[in-house]
Amino acid sequence: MSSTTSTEPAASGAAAGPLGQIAITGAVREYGKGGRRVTALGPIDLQVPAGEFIVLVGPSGCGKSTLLRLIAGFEPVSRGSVLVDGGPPVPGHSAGVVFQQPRLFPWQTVRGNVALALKYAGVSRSERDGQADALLARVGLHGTGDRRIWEISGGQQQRVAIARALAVPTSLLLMDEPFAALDALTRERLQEDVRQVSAESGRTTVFVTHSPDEAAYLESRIVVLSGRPGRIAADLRSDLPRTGIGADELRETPEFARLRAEVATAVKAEAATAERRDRG
Ligand SMILES: Nc1ncnc2c1ncn2[C@@H]1O[C@H](COP(=O)(O)OP(=O)(O)OP(=O)(O)O)[C@@H](O)[C@H]1O
Repeated sequence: MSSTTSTEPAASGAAAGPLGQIAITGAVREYGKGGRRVTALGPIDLQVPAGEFIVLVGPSGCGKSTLLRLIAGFEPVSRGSVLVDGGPPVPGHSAGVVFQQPRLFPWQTVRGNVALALKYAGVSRSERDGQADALLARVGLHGTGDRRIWEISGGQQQRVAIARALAVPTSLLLMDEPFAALDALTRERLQEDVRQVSAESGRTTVFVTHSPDEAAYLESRIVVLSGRPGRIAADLRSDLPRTGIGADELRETPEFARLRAEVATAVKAEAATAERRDRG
Protein backbone atom coordinates (compact mmCIF):
# COMPACT_ATOMS: atom_id res chain seq x y z
CA MET A 1 0.00 0.00 0.00
CA SER A 2 1.16 3.50 -0.69
CA SER A 3 2.06 5.85 2.11
CA THR A 4 1.13 9.00 0.17
CA THR A 5 -1.91 10.75 1.55
CA SER A 6 -2.76 13.98 3.24
CA THR A 7 -5.60 12.39 5.22
CA GLU A 8 -4.14 11.79 8.65
CA PRO A 9 -6.23 10.97 11.69
CA ALA A 10 -7.41 14.12 13.36
CA ALA A 11 -8.06 14.88 17.00
CA SER A 12 -11.35 13.40 18.16
CA GLY A 13 -12.75 16.39 19.96
CA ALA A 14 -12.11 17.79 23.37
CA ALA A 15 -11.51 14.53 25.26
CA ALA A 16 -8.39 14.38 27.41
CA GLY A 17 -5.64 11.77 27.12
CA PRO A 18 -3.28 10.64 24.36
CA LEU A 19 -5.05 10.12 21.03
CA GLY A 20 -5.97 6.51 20.46
CA GLN A 21 -5.54 5.41 24.08
CA ILE A 22 -8.07 2.84 25.31
CA ALA A 23 -8.71 2.38 29.04
CA ILE A 24 -11.12 -0.39 30.04
CA THR A 25 -11.85 -0.86 33.73
CA GLY A 26 -14.14 -3.51 35.18
CA ALA A 27 -16.23 -3.47 32.00
CA VAL A 28 -19.19 -5.85 31.99
CA ARG A 29 -21.83 -6.28 29.28
CA GLU A 30 -25.10 -8.01 30.09
CA TYR A 31 -27.98 -8.74 27.76
CA GLY A 32 -31.63 -9.44 28.57
CA LYS A 33 -33.77 -8.52 31.54
CA GLY A 34 -34.74 -9.94 34.92
CA GLY A 35 -34.30 -13.71 35.21
CA ARG A 36 -33.18 -13.90 31.57
CA ARG A 37 -30.22 -11.63 32.12
CA VAL A 38 -27.01 -13.06 30.68
CA THR A 39 -23.48 -11.79 31.20
CA ALA A 40 -21.83 -11.85 27.80
CA LEU A 41 -18.55 -10.21 28.75
CA GLY A 42 -16.41 -9.25 31.66
CA PRO A 43 -15.32 -7.93 33.95
CA ILE A 44 -12.54 -6.77 31.63
CA ASP A 45 -9.56 -4.63 32.54
CA LEU A 46 -7.44 -3.67 29.56
CA GLN A 47 -5.15 -0.75 28.81
CA VAL A 48 -4.06 -0.12 25.23
CA PRO A 49 -1.50 2.66 24.82
CA ALA A 50 -1.87 5.08 21.90
CA GLY A 51 -0.51 3.65 18.66
CA GLU A 52 -0.43 -0.01 19.80
CA PHE A 53 -1.77 -2.84 17.63
CA ILE A 54 -3.42 -5.61 19.63
CA VAL A 55 -5.08 -8.79 18.47
CA LEU A 56 -8.09 -10.25 20.32
CA VAL A 57 -8.69 -13.99 20.09
CA GLY A 58 -10.94 -16.37 21.98
CA PRO A 59 -13.50 -19.16 21.63
CA SER A 60 -16.63 -18.55 19.58
CA GLY A 61 -19.22 -16.54 21.49
CA CYS A 62 -16.79 -15.33 24.18
CA GLY A 63 -17.59 -11.68 23.52
CA LYS A 64 -14.88 -10.45 21.12
CA SER A 65 -17.34 -8.53 18.94
CA THR A 66 -19.14 -7.28 22.03
CA LEU A 67 -15.89 -5.83 23.38
CA LEU A 68 -15.24 -4.14 20.03
CA ARG A 69 -18.77 -2.66 20.05
CA LEU A 70 -18.17 -1.28 23.56
CA ILE A 71 -14.91 0.34 22.44
CA ALA A 72 -16.64 1.80 19.37
CA GLY A 73 -19.42 3.14 21.59
CA PHE A 74 -22.09 1.23 19.65
CA GLU A 75 -23.29 -0.28 22.95
CA PRO A 76 -23.04 0.91 26.57
CA VAL A 77 -21.29 -1.04 29.33
CA SER A 78 -23.62 -2.52 31.95
CA ARG A 79 -20.98 -1.85 34.62
CA GLY A 80 -17.45 -0.45 34.68
CA SER A 81 -16.06 1.92 32.09
CA VAL A 82 -14.59 2.09 28.60
CA LEU A 83 -12.70 5.27 27.81
CA VAL A 84 -11.18 6.29 24.50
CA ASP A 85 -8.79 9.24 24.64
CA GLY A 86 -9.94 9.77 28.22
CA GLY A 87 -13.67 10.05 27.46
CA PRO A 88 -16.63 7.79 26.67
CA PRO A 89 -16.52 6.59 23.04
CA VAL A 90 -18.88 8.32 20.61
CA PRO A 91 -20.45 5.95 18.06
CA GLY A 92 -19.33 6.74 14.51
CA HIS A 93 -16.77 9.28 15.74
CA SER A 94 -14.39 7.59 18.15
CA ALA A 95 -13.26 4.79 15.85
CA GLY A 96 -13.10 3.68 12.26
CA VAL A 97 -14.60 0.18 12.17
CA VAL A 98 -14.17 -2.64 9.64
CA PHE A 99 -16.53 -5.62 9.86
CA GLN A 100 -16.34 -9.15 8.44
CA GLN A 101 -18.59 -8.09 5.55
CA PRO A 102 -17.53 -4.83 3.87
CA ARG A 103 -21.06 -3.30 4.21
CA LEU A 104 -20.53 -0.92 1.29
CA PHE A 105 -23.24 1.05 -0.53
CA PRO A 106 -23.72 -0.74 -3.89
CA TRP A 107 -25.32 2.30 -5.55
CA GLN A 108 -22.20 4.36 -4.90
CA THR A 109 -18.88 4.16 -6.74
CA VAL A 110 -15.76 3.03 -4.89
CA ARG A 111 -14.80 6.69 -4.43
CA GLY A 112 -18.37 7.59 -3.43
CA ASN A 113 -18.30 5.09 -0.55
CA VAL A 114 -15.19 6.67 0.94
CA ALA A 115 -16.37 10.23 0.15
CA LEU A 116 -19.58 9.58 2.08
CA ALA A 117 -17.59 8.76 5.22
CA LEU A 118 -15.56 11.93 4.67
CA LYS A 119 -18.83 13.89 4.38
CA TYR A 120 -19.95 12.58 7.79
CA ALA A 121 -16.50 13.46 9.12
CA GLY A 122 -17.14 17.08 8.12
CA VAL A 123 -14.80 17.28 5.11
CA SER A 124 -15.92 19.94 2.62
CA ARG A 125 -17.45 18.82 -0.67
CA SER A 126 -14.55 20.25 -2.70
CA GLU A 127 -11.98 18.20 -0.78
CA ARG A 128 -13.84 14.89 -0.51
CA ASP A 129 -12.97 13.30 -3.86
CA GLY A 130 -9.28 14.15 -3.58
CA GLN A 131 -9.05 12.78 -0.04
CA ALA A 132 -11.04 9.67 -1.01
CA ASP A 133 -8.62 8.98 -3.87
CA ALA A 134 -5.66 9.44 -1.51
CA LEU A 135 -7.15 6.97 0.97
CA LEU A 136 -7.90 4.49 -1.82
CA ALA A 137 -4.31 4.74 -3.03
CA ARG A 138 -3.17 4.08 0.52
CA VAL A 139 -4.98 0.75 0.61
CA GLY A 140 -3.68 -0.30 -2.80
CA LEU A 141 -6.69 0.78 -4.87
CA HIS A 142 -5.14 3.57 -6.91
CA GLY A 143 -7.25 4.44 -9.96
CA THR A 144 -10.33 2.43 -8.97
CA GLY A 145 -12.49 5.34 -7.73
CA ASP A 146 -14.93 5.33 -10.65
CA ARG A 147 -15.67 1.62 -10.50
CA ARG A 148 -18.89 0.20 -9.07
CA ILE A 149 -18.80 -2.00 -5.98
CA TRP A 150 -20.01 -5.06 -7.90
CA GLU A 151 -17.15 -4.63 -10.40
CA ILE A 152 -14.43 -5.24 -7.81
CA SER A 153 -13.40 -8.42 -5.98
CA GLY A 154 -14.23 -9.33 -2.36
CA GLY A 155 -10.66 -8.50 -1.31
CA GLN A 156 -10.87 -5.12 -3.04
CA GLN A 157 -14.22 -4.45 -1.37
CA GLN A 158 -12.63 -5.08 2.00
CA ARG A 159 -9.85 -2.64 1.05
CA VAL A 160 -12.55 -0.03 0.31
CA ALA A 161 -14.02 -0.74 3.77
CA ILE A 162 -10.57 -0.13 5.31
CA ALA A 163 -10.21 3.15 3.35
CA ARG A 164 -13.65 4.15 4.60
CA ALA A 165 -12.66 3.38 8.20
CA LEU A 166 -9.51 5.47 7.76
CA ALA A 167 -11.74 8.36 6.64
CA VAL A 168 -13.14 8.61 10.17
CA PRO A 169 -11.02 11.31 11.84
CA THR A 170 -9.92 9.35 14.86
CA SER A 171 -6.79 7.58 15.99
CA LEU A 172 -8.56 4.28 16.58
CA LEU A 173 -9.13 1.48 14.10
CA LEU A 174 -11.30 -1.49 15.11
CA MET A 175 -11.40 -4.58 12.90
CA ASP A 176 -13.83 -7.45 13.51
CA GLU A 177 -12.63 -10.53 11.61
CA PRO A 178 -12.28 -8.43 8.46
CA PHE A 179 -10.61 -11.14 6.38
CA ALA A 180 -12.53 -14.21 7.57
CA ALA A 181 -14.60 -14.47 4.38
CA LEU A 182 -11.66 -14.11 1.98
CA ASP A 183 -9.53 -16.77 0.27
CA ALA A 184 -6.19 -17.63 1.89
CA LEU A 185 -3.99 -15.74 -0.58
CA THR A 186 -6.03 -12.52 -0.46
CA ARG A 187 -6.19 -12.81 3.29
CA GLU A 188 -2.39 -13.03 3.60
CA ARG A 189 -1.89 -10.01 1.35
CA LEU A 190 -4.40 -7.96 3.32
CA GLN A 191 -2.81 -9.01 6.62
CA GLU A 192 0.50 -7.67 5.37
CA ASP A 193 -1.13 -4.48 4.15
CA VAL A 194 -3.15 -3.83 7.28
CA ARG A 195 -0.04 -4.01 9.43
CA GLN A 196 1.60 -1.47 7.16
CA VAL A 197 -1.41 0.88 7.06
CA SER A 198 -1.79 0.74 10.82
CA ALA A 199 1.91 1.48 11.35
CA GLU A 200 1.94 4.31 8.78
CA SER A 201 -1.17 5.94 10.19
CA GLY A 202 -0.02 5.57 13.80
CA ARG A 203 -3.53 4.47 14.75
CA THR A 204 -4.23 2.30 17.72
CA THR A 205 -5.65 -0.89 16.23
CA VAL A 206 -7.73 -3.66 17.80
CA PHE A 207 -8.07 -6.64 15.49
CA VAL A 208 -10.41 -9.55 16.26
CA THR A 209 -9.70 -12.94 14.72
CA HIS A 210 -10.48 -16.62 15.18
CA SER A 211 -7.20 -17.62 13.60
CA PRO A 212 -4.06 -18.30 15.69
CA ASP A 213 -2.02 -17.99 12.48
CA GLU A 214 -3.45 -14.55 11.75
CA ALA A 215 -2.98 -13.47 15.36
CA ALA A 216 0.66 -14.60 15.43
CA TYR A 217 1.38 -12.97 12.09
CA LEU A 218 -0.26 -9.65 12.88
CA GLU A 219 1.16 -8.58 16.18
CA SER A 220 3.28 -9.20 19.19
CA ARG A 221 0.51 -8.40 21.73
CA ILE A 222 -2.23 -10.99 21.63
CA VAL A 223 -5.04 -10.86 24.17
CA VAL A 224 -6.84 -14.18 24.69
CA LEU A 225 -10.40 -14.08 26.06
CA SER A 226 -11.94 -16.91 28.07
CA GLY A 227 -15.24 -18.58 27.15
CA ARG A 228 -18.42 -16.64 27.93
CA PRO A 229 -18.47 -14.41 29.84
CA GLY A 230 -15.25 -13.35 28.14
CA ARG A 231 -12.52 -12.30 30.51
CA ILE A 232 -8.85 -11.81 29.84
CA ALA A 233 -7.30 -15.25 30.08
CA ALA A 234 -3.87 -14.31 28.73
CA ASP A 235 -2.08 -11.21 27.53
CA LEU A 236 0.68 -12.67 25.38
CA ARG A 237 3.63 -10.68 24.16
CA SER A 238 6.34 -12.00 21.88
CA ASP A 239 9.60 -10.64 20.60
CA LEU A 240 9.12 -12.14 17.15
CA PRO A 241 11.29 -10.23 14.67
CA ARG A 242 8.93 -8.13 12.54
CA THR A 243 11.11 -5.71 10.66
CA GLY A 244 13.40 -6.56 7.76
CA ILE A 245 11.72 -9.92 7.25
CA GLY A 246 9.21 -10.99 4.59
CA ALA A 247 5.84 -12.51 5.48
CA ASP A 248 6.73 -16.00 4.17
CA GLU A 249 10.10 -15.94 5.87
CA LEU A 250 8.50 -14.85 9.16
CA ARG A 251 5.98 -17.70 8.98
CA GLU A 252 8.81 -20.19 8.51
CA THR A 253 10.68 -19.23 11.68
CA PRO A 254 10.49 -21.55 14.71
CA GLU A 255 9.55 -18.52 16.85
CA PHE A 256 6.47 -17.94 14.68
CA ALA A 257 5.46 -21.61 14.92
CA ARG A 258 5.88 -21.46 18.70
CA LEU A 259 3.74 -18.31 19.03
CA ARG A 260 1.01 -19.70 16.76
CA ALA A 261 0.95 -22.92 18.80
CA GLU A 262 0.85 -20.98 22.07
CA VAL A 263 -2.17 -18.96 20.86
CA ALA A 264 -3.94 -22.07 19.53
CA THR A 265 -3.37 -23.94 22.79
CA ALA A 266 -4.63 -21.03 24.89
CA VAL A 267 -7.82 -20.65 22.80
CA LYS A 268 -8.49 -24.42 22.82
CA ALA A 269 -8.02 -24.56 26.59
CA GLU A 270 -10.49 -21.70 27.10
CA ALA A 271 -13.02 -23.32 24.74
CA ALA A 272 -12.70 -26.64 26.60
CA THR A 273 -13.16 -24.97 29.98
CA ALA A 274 -16.27 -23.15 28.72
CA GLU A 275 -17.70 -26.41 27.30
CA ARG A 276 -17.16 -28.27 30.57
CA ARG A 277 -18.83 -25.45 32.50
CA ASP A 278 -21.80 -25.27 30.08
CA ARG A 279 -22.35 -29.04 30.46
CA GLY A 280 -22.56 -28.42 34.22
N1 LIG B 1 -27.68 -8.17 21.26
C1 LIG B 1 -27.51 -9.29 21.95
N2 LIG B 1 -28.49 -9.82 22.73
C2 LIG B 1 -28.31 -10.92 23.46
N3 LIG B 1 -27.15 -11.62 23.48
C3 LIG B 1 -26.14 -11.17 22.74
C4 LIG B 1 -26.26 -9.99 21.93
N4 LIG B 1 -25.07 -9.79 21.29
C5 LIG B 1 -24.26 -10.80 21.69
N5 LIG B 1 -24.89 -11.61 22.54
C6 LIG B 1 -24.33 -12.81 23.19
O1 LIG B 1 -23.11 -12.41 23.78
C7 LIG B 1 -22.14 -13.42 23.63
C8 LIG B 1 -20.91 -12.85 22.98
O2 LIG B 1 -21.20 -12.60 21.60
P1 LIG B 1 -20.11 -12.04 20.61
O3 LIG B 1 -20.71 -11.97 19.26
O4 LIG B 1 -19.52 -10.79 21.16
O5 LIG B 1 -18.99 -13.18 20.67
P2 LIG B 1 -17.76 -13.43 19.70
O6 LIG B 1 -16.64 -13.87 20.56
O7 LIG B 1 -17.53 -12.25 18.83
O8 LIG B 1 -18.33 -14.63 18.84
P3 LIG B 1 -17.83 -15.25 17.44
O9 LIG B 1 -16.38 -15.56 17.61
O10 LIG B 1 -18.64 -16.48 17.28
O11 LIG B 1 -18.08 -14.20 16.40
C9 LIG B 1 -22.79 -14.55 22.84
O12 LIG B 1 -23.22 -15.53 23.73
C10 LIG B 1 -23.95 -13.88 22.17
O13 LIG B 1 -25.01 -14.78 21.97
